[in-house]
Order: sequence, then structure tokens, then C-alpha cells
Amino acid sequence: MALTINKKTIQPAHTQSLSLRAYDLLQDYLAISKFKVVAMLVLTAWVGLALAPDVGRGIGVQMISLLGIGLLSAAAAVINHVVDSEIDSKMARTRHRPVAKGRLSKTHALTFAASIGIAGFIMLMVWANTLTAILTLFALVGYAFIYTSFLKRATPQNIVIGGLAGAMPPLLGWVSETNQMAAAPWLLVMIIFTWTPPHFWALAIARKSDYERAKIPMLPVTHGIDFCKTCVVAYSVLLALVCVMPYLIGMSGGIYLVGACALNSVFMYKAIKLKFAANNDKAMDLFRFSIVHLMVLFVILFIDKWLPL
Ligand code: HEM
Ligand SMILES: CC(C)=CCC/C(C)=C/CC/C(C)=C/COP(=O)(O)OP(=O)(O)O
Repeated sequence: MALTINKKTIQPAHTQSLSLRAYDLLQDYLAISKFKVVAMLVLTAWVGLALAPDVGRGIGVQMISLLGIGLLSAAAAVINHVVDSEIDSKMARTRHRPVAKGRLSKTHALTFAASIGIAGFIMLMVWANTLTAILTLFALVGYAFIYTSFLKRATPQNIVIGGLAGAMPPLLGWVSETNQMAAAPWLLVMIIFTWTPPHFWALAIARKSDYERAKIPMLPVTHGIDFCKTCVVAYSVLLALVCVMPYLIGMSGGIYLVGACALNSVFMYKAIKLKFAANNDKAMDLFRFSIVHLMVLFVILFIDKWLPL
């Protein structure tokens, strides 16, 4: 029973440690689910869903569809932690992760991945449609198995090819509404696809020694930092061009165009600054901005839909 002394409630030691342990366990499960990345993936799926033609599905069903996409994405992230646990234990950035550290067993992690993965798949089958369920499963296999188990260890183009899986959510959100593919959501996929290399290579430049130690052929390791910085600039130009496309095809209006141009100008400025800097201090600055860039870009796509100019 809790004691109250001077208006402060003091928990008995055994209860305190139990709730602390439950809290730590929750933190570990959130970490292996890559909670923040999945939140961003769900945001992009939501925008894909919001931009799709209105077919009169209720908000409840739409939210369950997004939850299904989120659960399958989280399952993919958990499998990534299990498959990569040895690599993760060699890198300073990742060595404290729950599976790499042994705080969570691979069996527990895989059971968790299977449970949320199956739950997500059923939600999509029942409340969205078979096409969305299958496409989301393809994205899971693309990230958790093709990228993580094979591409990551095989080629410096790993994240370019593997990036397609993480770029899929806007299409998944759209298809969950319409049960049909269309060109417009593929454009949103292309935005994330071209955003992924500068997003990740900025971090890989800052963390080159980690990847060297783990013997992972990331671009800065195989081709040098200077070449990688040039690729970051090239992709930021490509990203800026792709971002104009939704306006050019009439999918988005003036608010989007102004917002996208402003965001991409800052992105390109930071990429060029990194390219011509004598050291790599600006790499993490670009990495952090890439996350803000994508989040704000998709929020603007959403706002633009309701406030067309
Ligand atoms: C193959 C493609 C991708 C690669 C290789 C990649 C790689 C990474 C890495 C290594 C981190 C650092 C995580 C950490 O600090 O532990 C990260 C962070 C992040 N990524 Fe990506 N990423 C990819 C695609 C994406 C996509 C598609 C999204 C969302 C649409 C995304 C959103 C984020 C976010 C929000 C963070 C920050 C997470 C945090 O602060 O904990 N990434 N990414
Ligand atoms: C169903 C669906 C949409 C699946 C996509 C799931 C998903 C979590 C994609 C994000 C991509 C990502 C964070 C890659 C980093 O992996 P990494 O192993 O290179 O990075 P790490 O070293 O930080 O683990």
C-alpha cells in the first residue's frame, strides 16, 4: 500500500520497481518498433489517403486502415532489429538497442513482430481491401528481408533500392480508399524515394566509422565522403524537381508549390554547404532537417487540399 508523508505519495519498493520495469519494457518495445519512423510513415499514408478521391468510407475505417499500415511497418522494423542485432552491436549509434544488448530475446521480438504483423494484415483485409494488404506485405518483405538481409550487406546502392519500401505508404493510404492504383500517389512515392538517399547518406557521412567497423558497404565507406556529398547534392536537386510535379499535374495548388519550393531551397542550401565544407560537421544538420522537411512537406500537401489557391 502507498504511504502519504508531507502530501507526497511514496510507493512501496516492490511496486515501484515493477512499474519501472514495465516502463523500461514498454520503451524497449517502442524502440524496436522504430516508433518515430513509423509515426512518420503513417503520416505519409494519411496524406495519401486524404488526397484520394472521396469514396465515402467513414473516419473509423480509415483510422483502422492507417493502424494496419502502421502495425505492419512496426513489424518490419522489429524484424530489422532481430536480423541486424550483430551489426547493431558493433556500431556506437545502435549498440544499446534492446535486441543487440540482449535485453530482449530474438524469440520475444519475433513473437511480437508476428503478433502485430498478423493483426495489421487482418485489419487491412477486413477494413481496407486485399490489394492494400498485399502491397503493405510486399513493403514489409522489401524492408525487413530484401533490404535488411541482403541489399544492406551487398551494395552501396542498398538504400536507394531498399528505399522503395519505406516510400510506399502514400500509395498504401490511397489504395486503402480506392482499391485501385493511380499515377498521383506514385508521385508521392517518388518524393519519398528521392528524399531517402540524402536523408540517409547525410547520417552515413557522420557515422562512416560505424559502418566501416560493421563492414557494411555504405556509400561513404565504399566511394569516399566527397563522392557521397556530391550524390547528396544531386539527389537534392532531383528531389526539388520531383516535388514540383504535384503542382504541374494539378494535384496540388499554390500553397503547396510555395511551401515545397521554400523547403527544397533550404534542403539544397544545406546539401551544398555540406559539399563545400572542409569537414563533416554539417552532415547531422542536414539529416535532422531532412526529417523536418518531409514532415512539413506532407502537412502542407494536406493543408493545400483543404485550402486550394
Ligand atoms: C531505406 C530507407 C531509409 C534508411 C536507410 C533510413 C535510415 C535512417 C536511420 C539510420 C535513422 C537514424 C535512426 C537512429 O537514430 O537510430 C533514421 C531516422 C529517421 N528516419 Fe529514416 N531511413 C529510411 C527511410 C525513412 C523513411 C521512408 C522515413 C519516413 C517516411 C524515415 C523517417 C525517419 C525519421 C522520422 C527518423 C528519426 C527517428 C528518431 O528520431 O528516432 N526514414 N533513418
Ligand atoms: C510496411 C512498410 C511500409 C515497411 C517499411 C518499414 C520501415 C520501418 C521503413 C523505414 C526505413 C528505415 C528506418 C531504414 C533504416 O534501416 P537501417 O537498418 O539501415 O537503419 P538502422 O541501422 O538505424 O537500423
